[in-house]
Amino acid sequence: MTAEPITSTPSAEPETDRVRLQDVCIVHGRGRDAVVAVEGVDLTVRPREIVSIVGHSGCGKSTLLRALAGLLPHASVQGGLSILGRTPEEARRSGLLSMVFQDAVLAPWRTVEGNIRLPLQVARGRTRKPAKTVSEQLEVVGLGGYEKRYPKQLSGGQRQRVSLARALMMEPRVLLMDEPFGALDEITRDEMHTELLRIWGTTDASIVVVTHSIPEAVFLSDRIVVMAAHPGRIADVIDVDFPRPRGNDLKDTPEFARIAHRIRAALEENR
Ligand SMILES: Nc1ncnc2c1ncn2[C@@H]1O[C@H](COP(=O)(O)OP(=O)(O)OP(=O)(O)O)[C@@H](O)[C@H]1O
Repeated sequence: MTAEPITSTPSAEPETDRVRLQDVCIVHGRGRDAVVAVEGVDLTVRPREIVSIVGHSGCGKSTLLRALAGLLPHASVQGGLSILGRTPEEARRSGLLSMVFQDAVLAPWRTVEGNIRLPLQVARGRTRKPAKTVSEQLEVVGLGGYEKRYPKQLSGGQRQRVSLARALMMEPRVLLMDEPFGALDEITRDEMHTELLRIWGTTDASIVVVTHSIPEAVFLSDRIVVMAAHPGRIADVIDVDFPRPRGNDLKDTPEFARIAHRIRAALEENR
């Protein structure tokens, strides 16, 4: 395989695409140990769109998300990959892109406020000044007054809210989420689904979310990307047209079940 550089064309990209993937191929390792994790992926994400990625274990979902976050070695990613016309690294450094992981990844010795401030301190003035204060951002995620608490004094759902507040601090235009509610119980998860949509409604962000939960994908998304494995590739893209705002009772409707069924069928076909 030839090692083509990652292409990026600053300022040439129209605002119609926040994320653009063109014929993306991602290889882990080298030589005889090389694993083609993702091959031939074309995908665009539009402004304020929520796109979910679902697929069997090992189909390359996290690999794709890590490439979008600029967390993979350059040499392992081939094809066109840009976030608002920039490389993922540039987008991340300038605060246009941020990420939420399955585990809230909070520093236990720092307060909630200290955790939210951490990325701003690491950036040390290289990014623009946040529009909201930490207290205002905590209000948005429903944790007003929690500034001085430590992570161990929070529930799992509250920790994920802090993680979300931290990710939203720079007002990113693209938010990447890797199984953000996977470690939560089902009741908290349901609550976080409506909360995420409420919070997202206060932002200008597009979201790309990797999930193992079919109902989560249907509830949150405008489009669902179903991936197949070996190598990881896009098997189907399903539009979800439910109007917003969406409430949890949507999950009990026949139309919701119909879309969930279509995802299951696509997963079964691409086992
Ligand atoms: N650092 C690595 N080195 C070598 N191979 C890797 C590495 N990371 C992932 N892989 C391989 O790449 C493929 C895709 O892995 P990836 O973690 O992206 O899948 P996934 O769809 O996110 O899986 P899961 O749903 O289980 O998290 C798998 O075959 C995996 O074994």
